[in-house]
Amino acid sequence: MDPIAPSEARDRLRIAIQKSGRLGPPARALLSSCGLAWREQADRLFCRGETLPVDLLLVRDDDIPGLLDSGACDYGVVGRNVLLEYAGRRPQETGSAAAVELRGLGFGGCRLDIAVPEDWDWQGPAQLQGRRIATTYPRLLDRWLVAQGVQADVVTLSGSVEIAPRLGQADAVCDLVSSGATLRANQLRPVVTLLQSEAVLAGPARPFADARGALATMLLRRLDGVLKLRDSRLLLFQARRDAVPGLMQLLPDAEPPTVMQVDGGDTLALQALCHGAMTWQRLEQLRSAGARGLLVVPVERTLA
Ligand SMILES: Nc1ncnc2c1ncn2[C@@H]1O[C@H](COP(=O)(O)OP(=O)(O)OP(=O)(O)O)[C@@H](O)[C@H]1O
Ligand SMILES: O=P(O)(O)OC[C@H]1O[C@H](OP(=O)(O)OP(=O)(O)O)[C@H](O)[C@@H]1O
Ligand SMILES: [Mg+2]
Repeated sequence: MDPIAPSEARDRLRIAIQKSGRLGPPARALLSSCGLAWREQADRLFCRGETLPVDLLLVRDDDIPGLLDSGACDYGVVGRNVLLEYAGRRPQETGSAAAVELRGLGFGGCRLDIAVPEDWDWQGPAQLQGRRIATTYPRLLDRWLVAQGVQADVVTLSGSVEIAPRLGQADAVCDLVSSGATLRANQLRPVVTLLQSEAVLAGPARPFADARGALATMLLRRLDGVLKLRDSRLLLFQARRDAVPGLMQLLPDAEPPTVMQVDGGDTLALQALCHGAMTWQRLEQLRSAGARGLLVVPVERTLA
């Protein structure tokens, strides 16, 4: 069996992702698109990297910051909400290598909101003075209450927070919101956003001193390439020379284009890598401004 206990110097990287739940599948897909693959072992919580010495640890998301802190893993994919809640621990509770957010990953988007019963006439944070607020994020809530100068009772629950007011356990809640459906189903209304969250890559602020250093640099470079290209498309079109400045104004998210002359005449062929979504509406605008033969081509990989 592979040893998975942390050791001093290591030549393999270890990345923790959520075993199941929302963030597990997209985290795995993202890492796969960086060229990582693992030996799959049903029901095992440790997958050994096959293409590169980068292993996966499959865990509960709440455990990821602690695993990073203790050095049991090197990187983790976790919600910003979970990472910051952990970071709010008292200094003496944390280890020496507290992880920081290295990259926002663009999935798992949600907000941490205060929500109050729909029939409250919300006047502002002072209304929470002396009230009970149920949450899974007591440290983030505490920090916000202190900043607002409001004293309230924080009731910590590990889940199903939205039901607390109906059960008489709390007056308001502080919980994650995405579509808002759970709040509505419990006759609650969001009134303040404490945090905009998404899945992040968390890891050490300082580079690794051992063989993991080069590996980590390569992994981050690949990840940046994948993240940069996520919404990117190569746009090909032709246009008359005098229309090109106007067309480029419609493409503020484009890299400087490659421009070729067609048949030695006044028509140019352009290709530009665009980083924003290339919607039908944008294509219609470009056409109206003189672009012809518009072609949107997916791009797979880039390396800085
Ligand atoms: N409704 C939502 N929409 C989008 N993202 C969400 C939503 N709820 C939570 N998230 C994000 O996904 C993360 C994981 O949520 P999930 O519900 O899978 O966690 P969990 O139930 O705590 O799982 P685990 O079993 O690993 O402890 C959250 O910490 C948050 O960052
Ligand atoms: O705004 P919405 O789209 O309704 O999403 C918000 C809900 O999603 C999450 O719960 P989840 O469904 O993961 O249940 P859990 O907290 O029991 O894991 C979160 O804790 C909220 O309850
Ligand atoms: Mg969890």
